[in-house]
Amino acid sequence: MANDNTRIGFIGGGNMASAIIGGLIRQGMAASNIEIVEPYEPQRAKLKEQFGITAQAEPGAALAGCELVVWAVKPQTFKDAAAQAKPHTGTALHLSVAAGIRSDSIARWLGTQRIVRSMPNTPALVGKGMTALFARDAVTAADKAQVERVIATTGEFLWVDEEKHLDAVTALSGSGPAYVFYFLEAMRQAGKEMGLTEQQAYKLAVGTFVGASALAQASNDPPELLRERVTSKGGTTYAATTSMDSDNVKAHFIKALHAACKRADELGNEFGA
Ligand SMILES: NC(=O)c1ccc[n+]([C@@H]2O[C@H](COP(=O)([O-])OP(=O)(O)OC[C@H]3O[C@@H](n4cnc5c(N)ncnc54)[C@H](O)[C@@H]3O)[C@@H](O)[C@H]2O)c1
Ligand code: PRO
Repeated sequence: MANDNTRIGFIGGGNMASAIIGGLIRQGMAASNIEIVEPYEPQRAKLKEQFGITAQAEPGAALAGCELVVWAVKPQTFKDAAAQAKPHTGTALHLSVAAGIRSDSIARWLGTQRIVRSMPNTPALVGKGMTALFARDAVTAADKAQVERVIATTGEFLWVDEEKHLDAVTALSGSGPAYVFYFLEAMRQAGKEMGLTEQQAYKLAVGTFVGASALAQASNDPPELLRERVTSKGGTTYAATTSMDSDNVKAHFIKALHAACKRADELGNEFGA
């Protein structure tokens, strides 16, 4: 983005907006090309401290100069935020990161078809995000390229052809970091119960996720085979995975992801009207 003079507006300056703004600034985008609308004063102070950007409490003329507007508000507040900002967004291309809220709703609220929906995740904060993108028909190849330049500053991305697949993405990689943290909590607790210090257990657990993920990413082998290579006949891994299988852990985990996917659909129904 270093030589790109695109002006980007953010509606909502919380966690997800900060992750994307951090990526843009790391890649050399001038903070002066970023406009943020953030009604919560302590959050505006944080944005000032973190990025040197003075966010606006409400949408105004500054937004009108933004070619791209990123919607980073909660699904519950999107409709109200859209009503406030619409008079100021001109002919911008719109990029939403909100869970569940369908592009039909956004198009109706903003009176434009130039909408890309996305589902990022919080590792975007450290440039290791995984984002899925969906574009409405009116979005051009140049629009898509512009969105890609922004999202690429936060990590990897892929496009999905059907908007409903974003609900599955939300369940898988959008919420996914929380599942990893959940397993980290469990591994830390187990380590402590077995006599390690909390620090030792946590370091071992995090390092194991980092290493196993890197191995999976570098390998062409499926996870079943990678797991088999860890599992000695009659050994410790076998004892652990047999215990998990007898408790149906995998089935319960898969059920949890279906619950998340269903909730994404419900959010679209509840807050997209
Ligand atoms: N946090 C995640 O892991 C994650 C991952 C993917 C997508 N998302 C999506 O990103 C969106 C934002 O989530 P977040 O975690 O950054 O939430 P957040 O609460 O950190 O940020 C939302 C911000 O919007 C501000 N806001 C409220 N009303 C507003 C208005 N009318 N105009 C402008 N700003 C307003 C809030 O003050 C808040 O700072 C959500 O829709 C969520 O579904 C979040
Ligand atoms: N955080 C949002 C939620 O929990 C969306 C994906 C991750 O709803």
